[in-house]
Amino acid sequence: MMALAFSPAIVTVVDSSLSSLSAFANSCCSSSSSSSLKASHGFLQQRSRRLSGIGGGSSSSSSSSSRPRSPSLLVVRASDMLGDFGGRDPTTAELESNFGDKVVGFAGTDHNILIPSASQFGLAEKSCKPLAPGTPALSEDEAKALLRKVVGWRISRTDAGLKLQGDWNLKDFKAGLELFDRIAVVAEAENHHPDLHLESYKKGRVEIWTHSIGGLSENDFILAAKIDQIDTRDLVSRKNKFWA
Ligand SMILES: C[C@H](O)[C@H](O)[C@H]1CNC2=NC(N)=NC(=O)C2=N1
Repeated sequence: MMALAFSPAIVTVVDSSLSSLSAFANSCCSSSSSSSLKASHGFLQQRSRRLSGIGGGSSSSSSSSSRPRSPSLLVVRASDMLGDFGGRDPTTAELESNFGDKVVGFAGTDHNILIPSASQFGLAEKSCKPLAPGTPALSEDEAKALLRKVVGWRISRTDAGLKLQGDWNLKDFKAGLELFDRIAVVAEAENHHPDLHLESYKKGRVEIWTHSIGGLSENDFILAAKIDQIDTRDLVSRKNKFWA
């Protein structure tokens, strides 16, 4: 059986918390709170008693503490302790609050594990909005935060400011034109337009930024999220949009 020895310091701390708790309860609290503190004290006493009742192994107690040790507060060495190591039971007040009914994991909690889709992230559901003149472009940190909500795009730093960039390896030249046609539908609907590049007859690159502010805005990420929702499986040689 794995022996688990608590250091004397832990024993002392636990012991002092018991005695100081009851002292605190008796000295300065109103009757109701002192009763709950006493209840907690009793709870701790009962808990420490339960601990001292656990499994075999020799008991040890702190040699450094000068205070008389309450008989129930014995440190036991047993692997059973691992389940309790670092945890704590709820206090009386917590139990009375039925906190268990409200936290995840309660037997009656209905868990629906949803597979996040692009719309789950929210951007694809939004619409691009005209920006007031002088609207500041997103900072790199702000852009990186939004980057997590789109798939397969990267931020490129250019002299003209930050841009979003997405690459496609296309089946052939016509597939590239078809990709652009599909993107055009979304761009026109949003009145927000990307730069489209088709090089080496089948390398597609889409760059998005907000020309009116010379950098990135949420509109660019909304457009990117909507482009992510276009089904391009019939156009790409293999779906390896730029991931880094
Ligand atoms: C008048 C019209 O709304 C603007 O010119 C729109 C059109 N599409 C646009 N697209 C992009 N990417 N940036 C813009 O600033 C922009 N402005």
